[in-house]
Amino acid sequence: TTRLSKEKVKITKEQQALMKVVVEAYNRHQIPQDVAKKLLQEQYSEEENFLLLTEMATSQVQVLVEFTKNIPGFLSLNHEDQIALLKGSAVEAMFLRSAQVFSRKMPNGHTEVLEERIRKSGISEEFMTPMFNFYKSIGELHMMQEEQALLTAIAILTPDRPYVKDQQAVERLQEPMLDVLRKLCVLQHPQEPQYFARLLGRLTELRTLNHYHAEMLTSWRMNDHKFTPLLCEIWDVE
Ligand SMILES: C[C@]12CC[C@H]3[C@@H](CC=C4C=C(C(=O)O)CC[C@@]43C)[C@@H]1CC[C@@H]2C(=O)c1ccc(O)cc1
Repeated sequence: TTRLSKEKVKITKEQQALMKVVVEAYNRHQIPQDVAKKLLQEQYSEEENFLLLTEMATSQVQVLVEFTKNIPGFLSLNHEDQIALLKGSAVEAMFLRSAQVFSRKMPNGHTEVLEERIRKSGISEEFMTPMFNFYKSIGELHMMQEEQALLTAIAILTPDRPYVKDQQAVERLQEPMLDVLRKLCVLQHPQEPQYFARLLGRLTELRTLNHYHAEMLTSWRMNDHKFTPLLCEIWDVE
């Protein structure tokens, strides 16, 4: 018989407070409704789809910056390191976000329209498959919003991003997030002791998407697609 680990797991007061700040920040920053509404209105050319996704990506980067500024301790990091963390995690945060959007059935069929537009926006098949596989693997976890918010903060606070100077300082911020996420998983999924490990496994899968994403940007550029200044800055294109 499997012995259920009756490990006494308790989330402390300060861990509750940390989680509250991160979850509120995560929920507060959403892309503006008018952008989401365009998804349903604009016509379906490849060009139009790319422009819509570019607008959504640009808006999502702004949302990401606001969310990150609310992560306790982030603003006290070395400024260059703050930029290095944002640039290093932008793609992952976006794919986590879009995975959550796809796994939560969005109101009035946005999800289908969004998927349709992504599939017809000039992204090559070889990237489409891993992207939608990732969406499926996140969807199967049925993550709670607390887990989504913490996992996004943990991805942003990855110490070994390129050009991060003070990795220890980033580790000191990431560890408490990992601790509270681990406890949350034990408390919310007592029947699934491996749930926390599965969540972290998604972060590893996310990293592989970084590589595909760079290819995606290159192929768009080859077909003379234009990005916004903010996207050029965060992804060092053009
Ligand atoms: C990541 C992405 C841009 C951002 C989109 C995501 C699909 C769904 C989303 C849902 C959002 C919400 O409902 O809050 C916010 C925007 C995001 C997260 C797109 C899939 C591919 C695209 C992309 O990589 C891309 C990159 C550069 C571009 O110029 C255009 C697209």
